[in-house]
Amino acid sequence: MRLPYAKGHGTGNDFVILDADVPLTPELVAALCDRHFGIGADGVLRVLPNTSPGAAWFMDYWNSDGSLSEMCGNGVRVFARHLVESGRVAEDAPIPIATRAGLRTALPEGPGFRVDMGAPVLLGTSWAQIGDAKFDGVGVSMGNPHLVCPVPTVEPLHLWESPAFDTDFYPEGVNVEFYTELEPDHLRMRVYERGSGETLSCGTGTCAVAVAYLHAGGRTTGTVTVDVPGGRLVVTVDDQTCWLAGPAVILAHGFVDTDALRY
Ligand SMILES: N[C@H](CCC[C@H](N)C(=O)O)C(=O)O
Repeated sequence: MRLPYAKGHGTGNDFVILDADVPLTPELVAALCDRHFGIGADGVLRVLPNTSPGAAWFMDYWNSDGSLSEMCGNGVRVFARHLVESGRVAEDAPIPIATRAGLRTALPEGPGFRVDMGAPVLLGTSWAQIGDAKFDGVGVSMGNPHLVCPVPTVEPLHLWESPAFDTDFYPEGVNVEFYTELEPDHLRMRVYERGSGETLSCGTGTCAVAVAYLHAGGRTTGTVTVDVPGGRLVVTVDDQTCWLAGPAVILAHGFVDTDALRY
């Protein structure tokens, strides 16, 4: 099948964007995301008409291993950019987007968007382990699960495989973030994403890190700049919700022959 697609990213977290209501399977998604035998991406964003009130479009997000997730913070900005560039929505108005985690709204801001990511939920304390090193962390839900671990420095962490974690605490798996404070309200973060492995950026993860960082300092609101390997995101937590601001780029458009993929 000859399938039109677009390719985009938000701070290096990259996505294949599918317009057609093509029947997706975990195997097809993984083949599309394969960086050698496919197009290559951290995930797939499929544009679907939304059937419930509040938004015209639904963001059908898949991780690169073919698993589904409730939400994708970098993906929702790229999705909004694609809706604008494909003429589906106006470019200077708020863009409501339906997701598995509920409605999200993207506001155009500079070269990207500022997204209302919904209210974070603190889940309590848990742990992650890499080799012999065990890390205490704070659980945060952004609609998807996160474990946020403060560390003295993020550089030496070996993130080529999933950190071990408490599967009773996270029965659906977890995105594990490690962060260090560079200066007050300015952090550096790396992430091992559920379903995608280490990525250059994780939007929901930066929100979770900002919430956990503020909480560790006895604060429930604030603005935190988070440097990720793929760029910079800014998270603002207020009394009602969490805002994520960052870039969104559509790099290319093309066609993929799904019969030529390996799956
Ligand atoms: N891997 C995540 C979904 C993508 C999150 C990330 N790419 C973002 O920008 O929020 C999960 O399984 O919950």
